[in-house]
Amino acid sequence: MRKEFEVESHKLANSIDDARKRSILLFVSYITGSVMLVYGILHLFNHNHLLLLILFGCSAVFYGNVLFYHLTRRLNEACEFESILVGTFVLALVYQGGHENTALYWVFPFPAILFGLLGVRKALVMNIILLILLSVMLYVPGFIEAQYADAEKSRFLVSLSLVIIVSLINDFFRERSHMAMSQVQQSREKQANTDVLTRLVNRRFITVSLPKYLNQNPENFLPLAVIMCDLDHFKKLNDSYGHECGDLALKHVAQLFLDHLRQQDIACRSGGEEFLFLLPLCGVMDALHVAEKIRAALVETEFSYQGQPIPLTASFGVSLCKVSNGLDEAIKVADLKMYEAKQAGRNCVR
Ligand SMILES: Nc1nc2c(ncn2[C@@H]2O[C@H](COP(=O)(O)OP(=O)(O)OP(=O)(O)O)[C@@H](O)[C@H]2O)c(=O)[nH]1
Repeated sequence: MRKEFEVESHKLANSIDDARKRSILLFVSYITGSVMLVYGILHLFNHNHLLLLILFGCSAVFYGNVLFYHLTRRLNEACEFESILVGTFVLALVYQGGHENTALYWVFPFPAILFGLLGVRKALVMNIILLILLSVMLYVPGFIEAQYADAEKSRFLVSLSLVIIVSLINDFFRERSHMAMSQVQQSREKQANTDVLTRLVNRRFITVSLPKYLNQNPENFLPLAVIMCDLDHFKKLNDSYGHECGDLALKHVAQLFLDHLRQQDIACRSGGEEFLFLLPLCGVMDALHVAEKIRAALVETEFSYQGQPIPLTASFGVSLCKVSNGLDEAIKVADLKMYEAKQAGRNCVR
């Protein structure tokens, strides 16, 4: 379960990157789509049917891609398609020469757009492919319609290579610093939610982080079984064998709890010798069974300190959280049941 939460926090960090991709996708699509549309309208009456087809077709494809994104929310696919569209557009422009042979100028924003849409690795590959294609187009005689001067061609390719290298350095370090920040954030979040002694999650996780996940995806949790567990006569153990022995006992039981819970269950050290288990998608009967299994395992598994076996038992209270805002109440009920178990003589489940 904790792994899932880490993935969740990683996803959160990536959402900033997605927002950047989305902005570039929308900007490039709407600008290019609109420019093509306006050019198409301006050329509507000059009877060049092929030009009209290209202009309106281009506009429709750019708008179509952004529509695809709005309908499906598949950002990566839309960005990949967008980069192929823009690449084809740029190559076609260089082939034809553009207005007054100015096509080469329009290639310069392309590397930055690619890095924005695709991320470092894919964008680098695409940029290299573009550079090779442009070199072939410009230097193989008769390959393209437009004519460019030799000095113009070489200066263009050198400047474009520089733009690609600078964009690469810029994006590589931006991506690295973003990753480092997200790792720091993740590890801070993890530390704040972890009990230092047992390495189980702490009360903060239950009160601050879990309700967020519970509200976002109740179907992944509810019904959520709650088991409150309190070690019996722990003060006596501390008094008889010392605090260090008490700490080792807490670590021992924490491991035992993890061994007896499912991967998706949450084991929390909610206080000194008090633990809370949260079992997603689990009914009361199953939770009673799990609590009983852990109680028995605690009795059967030997804990020893300095070669001396020390018996450990615990009392358990079980309740069920059925609605996403019902966790506090369910914890209170489990606590009351656990006190009932204490009253009933300890080492039992209620
Ligand atoms: N070693 C150690 N002891 C702790 C820690 N946290 C709390 N305790 C001790 O746990 C004991 C809890 O005592 P009580 O609340 O009286 O409960 P109990 O002795 O277990 O009695 P019942 O719960 O009624 O069975 C106290 O002596 C605390 O000092 C810890 O991190 N390490």
